[in-house]
Amino acid sequence: MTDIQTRARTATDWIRKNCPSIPNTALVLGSGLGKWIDSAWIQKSIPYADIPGFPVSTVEGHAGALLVAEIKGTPAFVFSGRFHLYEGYSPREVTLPIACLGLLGTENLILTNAAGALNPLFATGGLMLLTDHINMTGHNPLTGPNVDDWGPRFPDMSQVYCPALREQAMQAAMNCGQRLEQGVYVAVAGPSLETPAETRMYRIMGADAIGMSTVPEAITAHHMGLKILGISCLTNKNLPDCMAQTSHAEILDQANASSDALGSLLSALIPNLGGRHG
Ligand SMILES: O=P(O)(O)O[C@H]1O[C@H](CO)[C@@H](O)[C@H]1O
Ligand SMILES: Nc1nc2[nH]cnc2c(=O)[nH]1
Repeated sequence: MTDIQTRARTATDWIRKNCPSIPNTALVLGSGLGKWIDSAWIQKSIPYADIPGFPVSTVEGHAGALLVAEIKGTPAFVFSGRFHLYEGYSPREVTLPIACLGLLGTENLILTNAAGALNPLFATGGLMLLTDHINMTGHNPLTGPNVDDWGPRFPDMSQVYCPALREQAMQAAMNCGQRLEQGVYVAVAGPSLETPAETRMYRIMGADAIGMSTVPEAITAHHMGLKILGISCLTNKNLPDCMAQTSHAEILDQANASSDALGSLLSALIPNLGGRHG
């Protein structure tokens, strides 16, 4: 067994023992995107530090706790805080919580993030459904010996973001009267933000939004057969010819301001995804 397999198994066994049930749906909250979660929905909040084998969150806006919650009556794991490559974690460590979900048998995974808008038609504060991604992190969480029990050596990537879930998300947005853009997310390693020349390049490559997360998680989840939905909250415009300065504080402020819109969408969507797993 590889070290990461051992850590994932230890964490998974601990979660099984310490959670009342294993929900069918899990949600990863991006930077500053947790405000909409009603505290009355939270049955249990488990600091990552309590879960053996788990890394700890080091970025502001990522609380670092696993919430066992019921969102409008539907059980869900909520990862309030994620891990990023720029924190110094290995690609496997960054995606360790996702590997745990695969081992637990959770079926649906919703990945959210704060991202810069590369598409000039997309407004700051808007939400974008991921149709696809470009991995520019220079890393892949599947590097190293393949864990055959988790998935194939060469996973197909022709359809990472589940069309049926995307359809349900578009329907939920329509029901809420919300605009939901659709586009390609490019992941970079960070932590420095982009120069105008880099931004121009990523746009020419076909990306609509840019951030420093989500893609390693999506690769690990897809490898293990989870159904994935990705949603970006567009916190800033990242346009080469009129690039404004931005900071993590501004990104967090905008994510906070858009959190209610994300919450309305997810509260409408999650109850339609199915209930308890076991
Ligand atoms: O992708 P999430 O975790 O939402 O965070 C985004 O916000 C941070 C930059 O402010 C980066 O980590 C970027 O990826
Ligand atoms: N790389 C990157 N990450 C972000 N996260 C939120 N906005 C941005 C951005 O403009 N660039």
